Amino acid sequence: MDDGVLLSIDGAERVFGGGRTIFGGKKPAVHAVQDVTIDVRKGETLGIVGESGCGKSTLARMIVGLDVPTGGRITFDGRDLAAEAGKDLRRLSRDVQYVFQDPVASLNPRKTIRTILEAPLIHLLRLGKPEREKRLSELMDAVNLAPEFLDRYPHEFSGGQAQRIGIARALAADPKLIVLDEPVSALDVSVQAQVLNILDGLKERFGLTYVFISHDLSVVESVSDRVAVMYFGRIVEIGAGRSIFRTPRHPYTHLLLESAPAPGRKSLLSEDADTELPDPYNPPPGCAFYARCPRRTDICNRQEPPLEAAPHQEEQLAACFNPREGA
Ligand SMILES: Nc1ncnc2c1ncn2[C@@H]1O[C@H](COP(=O)(O)OP(=O)(O)OP(=O)(O)O)[C@@H](O)[C@H]1O
Repeated sequence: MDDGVLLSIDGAERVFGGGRTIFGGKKPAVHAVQDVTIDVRKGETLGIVGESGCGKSTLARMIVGLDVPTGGRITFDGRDLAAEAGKDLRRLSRDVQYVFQDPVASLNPRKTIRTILEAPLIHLLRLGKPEREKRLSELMDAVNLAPEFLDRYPHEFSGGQAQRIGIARALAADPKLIVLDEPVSALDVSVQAQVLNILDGLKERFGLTYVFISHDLSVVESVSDRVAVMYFGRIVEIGAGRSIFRTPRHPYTHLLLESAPAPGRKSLLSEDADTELPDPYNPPPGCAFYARCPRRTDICNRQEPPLEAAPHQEEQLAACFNPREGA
């Protein structure tokens, strides 16, 4: 596209449940994703952070077409994903791929790596045998695995190797965008850097665009050009990674950075953290962060704060009536 935008998320919403019971009562509804608007430019890495339950995976699933928004629109390269999901799934699956958090569980244990990697080459790219062989060795080379591994089964690999296979499978379809949902969270710290390095090299080599979801702020900081912070289904802050990490405007972003893990201290974002998110079936009025916010004022529990830039900070938007400015 001319404006360089590859993925455009425009007011996306996903409500689970709702509607009426057979007796006419209201079914409970959860707004997993609310009014999310983000443009992802070709070649950039957009990091998405937030606590467990904030809607990251739901948003990721909608971007790859595994789920459909109940409101708003998601367009990829100018094509509406909800419309594509119904008709041209093959094209969409080629262009947008997903890498899962649990590398071993995401690979079919009964299939060899060759069969796993060949599936997209056959079904999405429709390659003949000689071209497939060539592409298989390219893929193994791209993720730094020896070609002998092609005839092994997923359980024979370490977590880091399995994730490299997961990445090779995503790459096999020759995608433009890869959504990485906690791609290194299940790996030892020493292996994380290896996988992140490979991802970085692949992005350059294949001209990829990434949406990188993680609860690990240091990982997000190291890989992202821009970062979106989610809270309770909404984007509360979005901007260049360096601004978000150095001068967070939203009190929630600030809290996340302050609570980054240190010896003996658990991050708010760690998977087993005691989160204090509001009840999703009974959302509070106004700002969802109100109860935890050190900067709250009267307006905050009456009105939903809009996502806005400060003067001279056009690229860094925060949804807060009392943002930290020049912090
Ligand atoms: N299929 C579903 N039916 C009902 N509620 C759902 C469904 N999927 C997600 N939710 C709810 O939507 C909200 C967002 O969930 P989501 O899994 O997207 O969050 P997340 O940030 O990815 O969390 P995690 O990191 O734990 O996966 C949560 O309140 C969750 O309980």
